Amino acid sequence: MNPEVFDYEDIQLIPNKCIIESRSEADTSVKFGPRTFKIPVVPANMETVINDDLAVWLAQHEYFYIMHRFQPEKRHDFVKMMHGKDLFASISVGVKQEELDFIQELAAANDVPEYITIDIAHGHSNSVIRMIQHIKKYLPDSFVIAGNVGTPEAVRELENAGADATKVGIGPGKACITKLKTGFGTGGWQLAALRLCSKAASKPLIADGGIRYNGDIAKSIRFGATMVMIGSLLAGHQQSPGSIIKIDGKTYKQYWGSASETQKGAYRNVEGKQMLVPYRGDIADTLSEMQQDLQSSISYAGGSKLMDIRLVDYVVVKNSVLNGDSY
Ligand SMILES: NC(=O)C1=CN([C@@H]2O[C@H](COP(=O)(O)OP(=O)(O)OC[C@H]3O[C@@H](n4cnc5c(N)ncnc54)[C@H](OP(=O)(O)O)[C@@H]3O)[C@@H](O)[C@H]2O)C=CC1
Ligand SMILES: Nc1nc2c(ncn2[C@@H]2O[C@H](COP(=O)(O)O)[C@@H](O)[C@H]2O)c(=O)[nH]1
Repeated sequence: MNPEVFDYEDIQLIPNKCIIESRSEADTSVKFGPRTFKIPVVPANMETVINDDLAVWLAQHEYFYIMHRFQPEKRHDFVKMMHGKDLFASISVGVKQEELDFIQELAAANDVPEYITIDIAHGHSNSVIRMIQHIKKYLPDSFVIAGNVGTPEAVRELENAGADATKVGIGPGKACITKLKTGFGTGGWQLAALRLCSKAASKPLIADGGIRYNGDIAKSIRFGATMVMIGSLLAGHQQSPGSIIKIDGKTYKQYWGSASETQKGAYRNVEGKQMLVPYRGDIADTLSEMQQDLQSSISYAGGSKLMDIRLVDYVVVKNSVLNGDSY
């Protein structure tokens, strides 16, 4: 295997001597844009992962969130609703003319979201650069996340256009079929792509897609992410918007790609699929477990805070997780 090309399951981080007395001393918090959050995890901005109620709960409990863009007519009221509850507003936009108009509408009403994510499949494009510049002109106080990208050149270009953070991941997602349909992407080498992008980045990166175990969050931080976006692992909760489905006594929730036929309502430029994910109960428990596991990661790193994970060494062990461990 080319040592420069690897994915989450191929990497193990190497422990350093522990300097804390208890994992509870390890600080998992992360500053991202104008705010600090409990853990470097954000549920994916997908219709089966996030909705208004969950966004409110996450913001109230110091977790980052990004509302999806698939009910465009509700977004302005969403911003007002969050601000009315004294919570931060974090929304997604596309790049078409009506989205440019929407930014001007928010600016005219002085409803300024704290975070705006430009969310399209191929983010290394003039349409995204135009949108970044448009947001910076009309809503200069919003923190702009642009994506998705998969190359250092793209990170550099979007940062130069004014993006405050970029989102890395073309096709590593669980509901994704981009690699199969187009032959392109970072599917199968997402972690290595993140590493390459981080060498070019001068602003924060979000690692997006391909997280299958909690340990993958620490690996993302090691290879340059400041925040980690997670879809399928966070789609199976009581609070998740997808419907509950029972098959042979087992409980699942629906999860579909944002470029799936289900989402689009038509079979055109489809690059995603619909699937079921196991039901996992209360999202609060899953997020707490992620925090505890990250605290352990920090202790194995020989540190006391999240970014100490950046300093550890690693080995490439092909198929180590798949060969040995499952739970
Ligand atoms: N992270 C990932 O790997 C992927 C994520 N997605 C998700 O699916 C959702 C829909 O994405 P998307 O289809 O981009 O959104 P849209 O359908 O809103 O497309 C955004 C704009 O970009 C254009 N566009 C889209 N893809 C390309 C391309 N490959 N080349 C040139 N122009 C393009 C579209 O025009 P037109 O439709 O006419 O081409 C449209 O004007 C988003 O939430 C996105 O994040 C989708 C695929 C991959
Ligand atoms: N290629 C596609 N990617 C998609 C689609 N819908 C969402 N996504 C991406 O997946 C991640 C979540 O990945 P997961 O491994 O945690 O499940 C999400 O944030 C998007 O970037 C799609 O239809 N096609």
